[in-house]
Amino acid sequence: MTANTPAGYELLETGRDVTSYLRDSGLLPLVAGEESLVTVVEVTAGNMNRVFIARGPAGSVAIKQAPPWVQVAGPGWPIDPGRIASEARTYERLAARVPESIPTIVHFDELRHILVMEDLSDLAVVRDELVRELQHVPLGKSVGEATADAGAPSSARPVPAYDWADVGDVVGRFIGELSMSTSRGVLGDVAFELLVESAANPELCGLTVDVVLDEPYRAHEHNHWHPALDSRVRDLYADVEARRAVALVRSRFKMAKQGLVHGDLHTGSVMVGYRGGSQVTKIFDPEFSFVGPIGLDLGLFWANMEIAAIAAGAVGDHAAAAARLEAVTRSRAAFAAVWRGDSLLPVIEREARGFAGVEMMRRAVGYSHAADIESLSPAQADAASVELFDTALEHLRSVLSPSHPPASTTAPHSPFTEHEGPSRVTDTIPTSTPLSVRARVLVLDLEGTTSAAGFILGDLYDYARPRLAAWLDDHASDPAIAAARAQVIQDARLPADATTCEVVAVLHQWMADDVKATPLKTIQGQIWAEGFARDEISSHFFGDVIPKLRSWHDEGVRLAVFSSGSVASQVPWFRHSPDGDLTGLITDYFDTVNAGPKKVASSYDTIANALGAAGPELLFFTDNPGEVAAAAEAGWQVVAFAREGEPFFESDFGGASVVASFDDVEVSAL
Ligand SMILES: CSCCC(=O)C(=O)COP(=O)(O)O
Repeated sequence: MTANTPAGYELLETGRDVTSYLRDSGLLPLVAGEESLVTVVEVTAGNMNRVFIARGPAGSVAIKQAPPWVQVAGPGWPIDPGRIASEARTYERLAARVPESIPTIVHFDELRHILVMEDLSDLAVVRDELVRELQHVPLGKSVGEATADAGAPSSARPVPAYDWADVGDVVGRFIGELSMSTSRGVLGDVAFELLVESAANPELCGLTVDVVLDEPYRAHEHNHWHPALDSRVRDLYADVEARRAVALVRSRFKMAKQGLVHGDLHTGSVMVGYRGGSQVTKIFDPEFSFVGPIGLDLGLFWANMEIAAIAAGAVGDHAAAAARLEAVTRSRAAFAAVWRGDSLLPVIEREARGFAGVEMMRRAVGYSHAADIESLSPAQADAASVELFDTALEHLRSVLSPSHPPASTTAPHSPFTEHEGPSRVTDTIPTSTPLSVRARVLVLDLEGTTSAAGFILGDLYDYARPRLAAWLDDHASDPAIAAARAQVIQDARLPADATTCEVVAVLHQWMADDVKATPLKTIQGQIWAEGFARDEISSHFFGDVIPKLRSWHDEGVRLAVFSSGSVASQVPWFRHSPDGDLTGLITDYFDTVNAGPKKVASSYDTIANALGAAGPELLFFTDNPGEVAAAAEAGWQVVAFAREGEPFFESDFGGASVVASFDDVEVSAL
C-alpha cells in the first residue's frame, strides 16, 4: 500500500509487483517458466487506469489495474476502483457479440481490481497514430511520400499508411452489432430490463455528465482552453441556445435506454495495426459502458475523427483531413448497414451529432483535451481550437427541435452535410388520419408535450439556478419556502441546521438529474413567477400546440394542466407565452401539491374529483410513459406524445395511442 491508497488496496507499482502478481495468480506460465525471464513495462495511456505489459519467452499479457482514483488526476480525484468489474462484465458481453473487435480477456481479479488480457502492444492507439501521422508528414507531402523520404528523422518509427476508412468501417459495425444485439427489440422486454439493471454504471455515467455534459458550459476549475477561445468561451457561458441544446443532449444521455454502448468510444479507445499483412482494429477500454443512447458511441467516434481532421487541416495536410473524415462516413455507413430499415436509425444518427457536439466542445474547453490538437504548434493549435469550438457549437445547435432551428449552417467540410431532416418513428406514429378523441376535459402535461424539455431544462433552469440561495434567504419567513427547505433537508438527509449553501447544493444536483421533487418545484416556481412578472423570461410552446388549444377551447373542450412545475409557475407560463396571454384557455391547474405525484393513479382520481368528471370523460396528453400508465390505471383516456428530440421520444408507451404532434389529434367535446 502506498501513502495515498485506501487501507486494503494493493496498487501495482513496479515490475516486480506485476511479476509477483502473475506468479501468485497462476498466470506466470502464460509468459515465462520463471519470474527472472519476465520483463515488465508500464504503458499507461488512458485517463482512468494503469496498464503494464509483461513479456517472456512463452508470450505476453497486458495487466490493467483500476486505481482508487482517476489515473490521470491522481489521489486528489478519488473514484471507486470497483469500476473495473463493470469493464470486465462488459468485455464478457462484448465477447459474446463482437469477439473479433475486442481483446481477449484472460483473467479478472475483482479483489485486486485487475484485468489480465491479450497484449495489444503490437497494435497502436489510433489517436497516437493520427498524431504521429501529422508529425511525420512534412507540409505538402502525403503519408506515402513521407515514409519513403530519406530525410525523415532516423529515430522516427516509419509512419504506416493506415486505412482510416477501414477503421471507421470496423468501429461502425462494432457499434451497430453491439447495440442491435442488446436492443429491446432483439432481447425482448425481460432480458432487456435485466441488462439495463446489470449494466448500470452510475459512477462513470456521473463522471461523463460532469466532465462532458456540464462543466464545459460554466466556469469550472477543470476547464482550460487556448487563448484564441477567450471571447468564445465567455459567450458560450451566456449562450441560451447552446445551453438548451446541451440540456437536451444531457437528458438523452440520462434517459434513453436503447442498447448497450461502449460509453467512451474516442480514438484513444481504438487500436490499429497489422497482423499477417492485414490491418486489424480493436476496440478496448469499455469501462464506461451502460445501456444508453446508441448515438453516444457514434458521436464520440465521429467527434474525435473530426478533431483529427481539423488537426490535419491545421498543418495543411488536406489529404489526411479527407481520409480522416472518410472514417466518419464509413462508420456511419457500416452502422447503418446493421440498423437499416429500423425506424430508430434516423433518431440515433441525429442524436449522434449532438453527442459529437458535446464531445468536441469538451475537447476544446473542458478538462481533457485532444492530443491531436495539443501536439500542434501554438499558432496551429489556436487556429484548430477555434475551428473545433465552432464545429462543436454547430453540431450542438443541430439537435434543437424544429421550433429552435440551428443558427448557422453546416460547415462545408463536414461529413454531416448529407444529414437527413427531421424524421418520425414510423411504426408508432399514425401519419395520415388524425386520432379522434372525445373528452369533457383535456388535461395537459407541459415538458415534452406542449413545450420543449430543452427550454425548461435550459432557459428556465438557468434562470432559477443562480437565484436559489438568495431566494431561500430572502423568503425564509414565507411558510411555503420554509416548508420546502425543511423537506429538502429531510429528503437529502442533511443535518437539521444545514446551511443555505448545503441546501442549494442538493437543489443543483436535483436540477442536474431533472428530479421532479416537490420542494424544488416550489422554490423554482416562485423564482420563475417573479421572472415572468418582470418580463425576464417567457414560456415556450411547440408550434403545433397553441392553434390547437385555441380551436379545441372554442369548440367547448375544457382545458386544464397537470405538471410537476408548481401552479405558481404554471399560471404565468400560460400568461407569458410567445403568443400572448393564454390563461383564458385554461380553467384548472394541478401540480404535485394539489394533486399528488404524476406517476401515481390516485393523483388522477384527485384531479377527476376536482373537475367533477369521471375518468373516461378525461383525456391526458403526456410524453412520460410512467404518467401514461398512471392515468390509464385511473381509467382516463390517454394520448402519448413521442416528439422527436424530446427525452422519452422512442419510449415504450404500452398500449397507448402515440402521436408526434397536436396536429395528429382531433379532440371534440363530450
Ligand atoms: C410551469 S413551467 C415549469 C415546468 C417544470 O418545472 C417541469 O418540471 C415540467 O414538468 P412536467 O411535469 O410538465 O413534465
